[in-house]
Amino acid sequence: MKKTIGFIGGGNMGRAMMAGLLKSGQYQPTEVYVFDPSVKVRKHLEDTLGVQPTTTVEDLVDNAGIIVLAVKPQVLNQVLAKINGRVNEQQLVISIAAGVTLAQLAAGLTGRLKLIRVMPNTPALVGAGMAAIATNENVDEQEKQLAVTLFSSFGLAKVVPEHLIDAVVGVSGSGPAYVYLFIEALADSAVLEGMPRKDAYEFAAQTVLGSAKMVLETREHPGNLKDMVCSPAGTTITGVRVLETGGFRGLVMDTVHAVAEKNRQMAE
Ligand SMILES: NC(=O)C1=CN([C@@H]2O[C@H](COP(=O)(O)OP(=O)(O)OC[C@H]3O[C@@H](n4cnc5c(N)ncnc54)[C@H](OP(=O)(O)O)[C@@H]3O)[C@@H](O)[C@H]2O)C=CC1
Ligand SMILES: O=C(O)[C@@H]1CCC=N1
Repeated sequence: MKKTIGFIGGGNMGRAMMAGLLKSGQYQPTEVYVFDPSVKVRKHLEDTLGVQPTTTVEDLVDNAGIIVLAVKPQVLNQVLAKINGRVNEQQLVISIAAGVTLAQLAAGLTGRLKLIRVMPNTPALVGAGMAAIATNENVDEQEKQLAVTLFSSFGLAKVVPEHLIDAVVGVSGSGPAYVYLFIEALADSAVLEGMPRKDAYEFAAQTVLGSAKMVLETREHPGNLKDMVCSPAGTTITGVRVLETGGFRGLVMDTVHAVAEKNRQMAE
């Protein structure tokens, strides 16, 4: 397989993955192709990342060893119809579309193609992404590892059975949006207490970053880490009570369930 990668769709996620990949040094800009219908988007990606824009999707397919479908689920069928018959059985086809199953990808493309379904997230842009990977039966162990290496270059990546992708969308695919809401709310609260806004975002974001690092690096149960912050009759437990009274944890669980359910519905 050629050591080149092509992105069909240069939007939020396509850009985040390209930037992450280049930052990791795993790919050089000359090895990364992008097709997006917007000339402006292509030019911007060429100017800012140095990647190679193609003027047609066909050109991209002919140049790339790995093809990443980074378009909205609503336009994916249109793209599959365009590339069908052109993709060969040596290339890897990776779709990141929410709610599109491996079976649906296979139905849109002829041949015993190597199909991979990935659910990444936008923190890939800063090398801190989380991606889940599921493959079809034509992808061998080495190719699976190649996908893991690729997505690990801008964060963590794990192979999962395909049915878990719904949970993954709920937790890490869509998750950054909930975390940004939380950071915004924390910062607004600090502003309400008199802190200058630009400092408030720093205090809030660094707290989320540090807390997440504690979970990942200490491997302690999050409940234990929470207990370490809560002094008896102290400030934190006073705040925890407010969150619990408001149903914070139940709300988060309902949120993730709604997103997973939406992902399942999109696949129907
Ligand atoms: N955003 C996220 O956090 C995540 C998104 N995803 C998945 O990634 C995919 C892309 O999402 P996102 O990057 O947010 O979406 P964007 O709309 O930001 O990016 C999609 C890009 O594809 C372009 N496009 C439209 N039609 C075509 C076409 N026929 N060929 C090539 N490119 C085309 C769009 O152009 P135009 O705008 O002009 O239509 C746009 O630039 C989705 O399937 C989504 O489910 C997965 C995980 C996380
Ligand atoms: O909102 C969406 O549908 C996409 C998939 C996961 C994150 N963004």
